[in-house]
Amino acid sequence: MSGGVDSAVAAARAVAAGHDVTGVHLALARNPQTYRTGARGCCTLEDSRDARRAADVIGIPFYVWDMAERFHSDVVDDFVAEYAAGRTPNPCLRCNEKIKFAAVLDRAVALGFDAVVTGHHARLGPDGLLRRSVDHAKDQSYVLAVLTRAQLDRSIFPLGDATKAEVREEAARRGLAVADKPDSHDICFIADGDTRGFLAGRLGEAPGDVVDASTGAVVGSHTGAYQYTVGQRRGLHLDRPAPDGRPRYVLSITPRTNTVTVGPAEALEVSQVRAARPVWTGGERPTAPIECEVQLRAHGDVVPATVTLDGDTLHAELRRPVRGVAAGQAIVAYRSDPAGDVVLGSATITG
Ligand SMILES: Nc1ncnc2c1ncn2[C@@H]1O[C@H](COP(=O)(O)OP(=O)(O)OP(=O)(O)O)[C@@H](O)[C@H]1O
Repeated sequence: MSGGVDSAVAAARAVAAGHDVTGVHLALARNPQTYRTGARGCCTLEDSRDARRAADVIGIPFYVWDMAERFHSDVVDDFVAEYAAGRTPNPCLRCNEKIKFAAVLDRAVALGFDAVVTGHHARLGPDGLLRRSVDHAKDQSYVLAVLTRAQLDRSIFPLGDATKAEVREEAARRGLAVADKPDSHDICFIADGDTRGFLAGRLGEAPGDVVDASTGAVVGSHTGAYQYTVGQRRGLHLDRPAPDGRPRYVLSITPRTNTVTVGPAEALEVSQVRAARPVWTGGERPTAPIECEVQLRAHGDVVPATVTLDGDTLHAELRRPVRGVAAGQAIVAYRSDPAGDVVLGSATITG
């Protein structure tokens, strides 16, 4: 229970479904006082208090589990290291993989519980397959697609058939004070959404060149290549306009030379994606190429593709080019039936 409305209603629904439920709030901040207040995150003392109040209203026991050290080593340090390596990680995905459905689930099972219930917007059918939420705008199947079958078998997502508006109405009906609490948007461990400032604090200044791919010329400077993401247009502060006068985008980040390479929009187009460490939950792991749909970042467009699994590598041949595919993000494959909502598997984009 994060202290937000989704997990409060998820807990209430799990009780209503007949489960024996215990509320757990994860203390993820090393020092919660330094996390922002304002009821948007998941880790302030205020959030912990909101979660406890919701558990009281629902009438379930409630505990706070301190997972701050695990969270920092597995999620926050990994986030920083990924940026330092020129990639763009998704920390929510990492948290699901390493904390919520790993460290938390392990501890829960050791204590005699059968499953972890969360307020994620996704569905798990009786067939054990992960599906998008009916509320596509709130769907979180992308950040859950890293979970293995064993993890999913011990997961319950009671909110997958509800829209966010319905969740809020239900919370109000159940007398939960968090009914109107604003959604969390940004990365929970970064105050005010200032990712650049956070990374600069962790990685320090590392000045280097910005190079134009079309001419090879140095067109600007940066104070840390980690402050850029493939596809980024804003904040490039180039010293001179491009020779063709057209806008420039970040094409690649090369930590070895500490260089950020920029170029025109069409140079961002990618038709082939390679990814590592595939996790396949949507049935048998395919031995031949399959036709499916892929999503290449959270809330990104869905593109038809041919996906091939080759040992520890996934190859995707996209039916139409996509711009701004960043290494470190997940490629998530969905079944290409009319609903297109069954997750087949995922892997981490390497190039
Ligand atoms: N600090 C936490 N302690 C316990 N569970 C958490 C915590 N943070 C997140 N979760 C669980 O993970 C789910 C998804 O987290 P996310 O940060 O996406 O929150 P959300 O969709 O805004 O949900 P909520 O409204 O419950 O905060 C939550 O619904 C909750 O079950």
